[in-house]
This record gives sequence, C-alpha cells and structure tokens, in this order.
Amino acid sequence: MEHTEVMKPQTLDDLIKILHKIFESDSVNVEEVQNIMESYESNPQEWSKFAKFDQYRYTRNLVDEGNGKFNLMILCWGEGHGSSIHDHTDSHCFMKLLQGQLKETLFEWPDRNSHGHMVQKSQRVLQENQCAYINDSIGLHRVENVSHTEVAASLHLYSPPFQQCQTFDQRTGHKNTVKMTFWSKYGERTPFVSIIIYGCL
Ligand SMILES: N[C@@H](CS(=O)O)C(=O)O
Ligand SMILES: [Fe+2]
Repeated sequence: MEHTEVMKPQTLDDLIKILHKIFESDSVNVEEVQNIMESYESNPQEWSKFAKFDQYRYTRNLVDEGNGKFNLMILCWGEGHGSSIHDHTDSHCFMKLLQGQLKETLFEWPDRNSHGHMVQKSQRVLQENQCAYINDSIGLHRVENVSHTEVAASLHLYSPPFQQCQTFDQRTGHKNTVKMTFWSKYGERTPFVSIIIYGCL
C-alpha cells in the first residue's frame, strides 16, 4: 500500500534529517517542503541554543548546511526589527515562524524605466508554526516584527544556498547588492573579525 501522508517531524533534529532526505533529489517539491516545515511544532528547547538576538537588528544564525543543497538558519527579530525590501537570488525561500508574529509585505519588481515608488502587492501576518514561501518570480518582500513588546524567531531554508542578494529602496526602486553573513554558526557566535563585516538586510 502506498503512503502519501506527510511525515511529521517530532523534533528539530528530526526535521533536519527529513530535509536532508528530501533534498537528495535534484528537484524541489515546494509544497512537500512547506508542509513538512509547517508540521514541525516549534519547541524552543530544541532551537534556543541557535537563537541569538542583537539589540539593533535582526540576526542570521546558521543551523545546518544541508549537504551543500540548502542553508537552514534561525533569524531572530527583536522588537521593531525588520529587513529591507529584497530578492532571494533565484533560490527557493521557506520561512517558518518559530515564535511570535512577522509581517510580510510583497512588492513587485521595479520597472526598468520607472524611477518611482515601489508597488506593494499584498501583506500578511505570519503566525507561529506557519510556513511561507517566496522566490524571485513571486516578487520581492520585506519582513518585520512590528511588535514593540514581543520578539520573534523564524526558521529559514534557502535552496540553493546564497551569500548575497539585492536590496531595494522603496521610494525609488534603486537597488544595491548586499553580502549576507551569519551572527552565529551552529550555536557559536561568529568571531569578532567577521562581525566587522557582519551583514544583514
Ligand atoms: N531573506 C532574509 C530574511 S527575510 O526578511 O526574509 C535573509 O535571509 O536575511
Ligand atoms: Fe527574505
């Protein structure tokens, strides 16, 4: 008998094992990955060692390098922290809420000739355990923890992995290439010399 049910990961380690298995294949089934990430029930005891916050902006904390097929990381958003409008360098981007809420605003790619305000497509608030998906053909986004009292944490999977992306000025559509680095890797703070060039959006 065939089984088509989604395997429910019991722990974060279990989720990582399942993701490794899925990404052995060369093609990504977006719905399958989204369902599996969504079905993991966030347990802070399993991920708090990776969740390192900064006072000034959101941090990117590497959890797993997915055999070179994907990067899995936890992003920590202090009160009021947000990203700039950005793309995802032709990769798949899965974003699962581990704690709190995040507002995601989608934008259209700026028109080659237009130098005006960027066009907003939609907006939604992601709730705990929800898993969103975006890629460059869907558009650009900005993510914000709009709460002034609660922090937020999200689990991001990018495939293939990338180290830079483009950010956009909302008023002009002008873009910049930005290098992205990690605030911590495998639960250890990135050494100081790397923090000097620490980048997030
Ligand atoms: N894509 C962003 C986070 S988010 O705002 O989706 C990053 O990897 O830093
Ligand atoms: Fe993003």
